[in-house]
Amino acid sequence: MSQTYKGFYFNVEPLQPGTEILIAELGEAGFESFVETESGVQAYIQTKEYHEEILKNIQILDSTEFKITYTSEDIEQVNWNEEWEKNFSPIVVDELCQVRAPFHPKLETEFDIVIEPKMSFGTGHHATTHMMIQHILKEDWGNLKVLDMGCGTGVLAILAEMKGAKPLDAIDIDNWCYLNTVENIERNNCHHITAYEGDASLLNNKTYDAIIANINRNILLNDMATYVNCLNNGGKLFLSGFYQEDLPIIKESCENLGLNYQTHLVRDNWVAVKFVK
Ligand SMILES: C[S@@+](CC[C@H](N)C(=O)[O-])C[C@H]1O[C@@H](n2cnc3c(N)ncnc32)[C@H](O)[C@@H]1O
Repeated sequence: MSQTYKGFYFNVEPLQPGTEILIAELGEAGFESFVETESGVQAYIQTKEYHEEILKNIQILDSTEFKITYTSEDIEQVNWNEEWEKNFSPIVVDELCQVRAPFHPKLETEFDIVIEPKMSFGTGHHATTHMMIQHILKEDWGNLKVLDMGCGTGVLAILAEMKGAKPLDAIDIDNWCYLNTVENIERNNCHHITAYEGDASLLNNKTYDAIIANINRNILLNDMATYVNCLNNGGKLFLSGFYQEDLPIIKESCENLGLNYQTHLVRDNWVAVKFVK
């Protein structure tokens, strides 16, 4: 990567949901890479995308609910691998599935997923990814046709394929995530996943036996009818990316579309829920 960047180092109090909101707003404004830290987040934007006004439109910076301070610097070249080596430790979910970077030694687990995350979401560290991995580990995936919507690094589709699902589509709206998923599919010797860059508008005429979508409350609510429309009768829908207080509205939306609630997991106030059509 040879572009020059501006790096912003934000301190956020209270850390959550402040950091979450800040990342969402910065992402909308054109910041493309984020590294969460103990005190907030480091956010990077290409110098050519940056202009003086950009932070004036970030509403959370003016909010009285949060105290956010920052410093910034120009960066000639960001070595993402070095950033990740500093910030990414391998994780093991339920002693069954490890998610690690290529530079981590392999541990003994049934499923071994190697992810070069670069700046895509999906290393297993986030509570939502962790819980979606837990759901996938518990299910039977033999020959199920699967959609991983908002695939990030592709980690969930990769695990579903390892558990026997095929064929699989992995879709992400973000170009970086799409490219990263393509790389990770190959890195994990997956042969049944096709990655696409895009959103729910790609789903016309598609059908699936299971859909996995770890995105966020608003996008899930907005695209729910499209997801449900693609789901075969008896099909499974796994959703995450929202907080416990949003579970009722997600449930209502799914039940109105004819789905039956099955079960949900909670971690750090995040939820991952399963429905069946
Ligand atoms: C919370 S991350 C989840 C990544 C990965 N599936 C995981 O579980 O770790 C959400 C992903 O959804 C993508 N996304 C956001 N809006 C989307 C949309 N409307 N359609 C498809 N993907 C979207 C983001 O780019 C991001 O990679």
